[in-house]
Amino acid sequence: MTQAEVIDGKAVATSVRDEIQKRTGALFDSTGAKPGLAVVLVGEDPASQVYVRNKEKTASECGFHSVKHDLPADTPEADVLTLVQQLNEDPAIHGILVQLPLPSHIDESKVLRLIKPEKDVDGFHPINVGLLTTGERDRAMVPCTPAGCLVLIKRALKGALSGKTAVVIGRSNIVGKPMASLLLQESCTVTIAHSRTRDLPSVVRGADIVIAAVGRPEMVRGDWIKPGATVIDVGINRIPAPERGEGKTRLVGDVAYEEAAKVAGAITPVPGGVGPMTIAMLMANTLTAARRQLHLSEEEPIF
Ligand SMILES: Nc1nc(=O)c2c([nH]1)NC[C@@H]1CN(c3ccc(C(=O)N[C@@H](CCC(=O)O)C(=O)O)cc3)C=[N+]21
Repeated sequence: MTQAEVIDGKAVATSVRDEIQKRTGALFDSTGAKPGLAVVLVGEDPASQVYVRNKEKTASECGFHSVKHDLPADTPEADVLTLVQQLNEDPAIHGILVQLPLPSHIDESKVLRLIKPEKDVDGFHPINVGLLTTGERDRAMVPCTPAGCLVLIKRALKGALSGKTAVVIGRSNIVGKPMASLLLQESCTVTIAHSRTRDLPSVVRGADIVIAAVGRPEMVRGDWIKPGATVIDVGINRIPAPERGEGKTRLVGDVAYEEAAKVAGAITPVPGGVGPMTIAMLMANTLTAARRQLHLSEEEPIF
């Protein structure tokens, strides 16, 4: 029985981070400027707090100026909008990330549309979505999770994406849709599948590249995978793990890993796959945003 190559997202993320740290040092030496990242968290969701802490930690490791705004869950929408306006006007801040999901009394799209597109390091502003879909990636901010997935796919396939069939499972604005745009740009033949897709297993069986981003634990089974396919698991699901003791949990992806690893050519683990790459790409976007706002030349893409 063959076993898939494990795509080590954590290791790739570390090398991306090292390169960003180097470039940030050079930027500071020549201009005295540091990329500035502001993260806004509304409410006390424990998972969000973990991610946000991780982003802050990585930002300081990269040598960035990093600020965090923790707001209570019942903060009025108007106050969040005012904070975003202030960050838009703050010359020390080059990237603004408003952690999603927001509490239900806040209109998410209203907040995201207020962020200046050049400071929108999440790539969620309609301007950036438009630039990505028209193929103007060099002027856009590309959403971090799909950008990180693309880096991992290119590594696994040694750049040979053109003409390959790709199935993206999930149609969110955060992952599914931008992932499909990026793969189309790389000349893949792209299918976007979702909860209404008929006979999903047979759709997935046709794919050279599978991106699972649905948020359903271990939904994609081993016998759905075409032998040798590249499997990218975006899901991060915390499920009960009674075998580890009462009340314990563990993280699983949207792919049944053990089964799929027996069939795939390459596969990302959870944790240690896409998650660390998301954070690394956020740092890359923040550095890019800072350079653009300082009217400096565009650097070579890191990967
Ligand atoms: N505006 C906004 N932008 C985001 O990019 C955004 C967001 N909101 N809301 C929540 C999701 C989720 N997300 C993750 C980032 C890193 C890991 C990560 O590093 N995960 C580790 C494990 C972490 C753990 O142990 O829980 C791993 O997969 O190895 C996970 C999830 C960013 N998100």
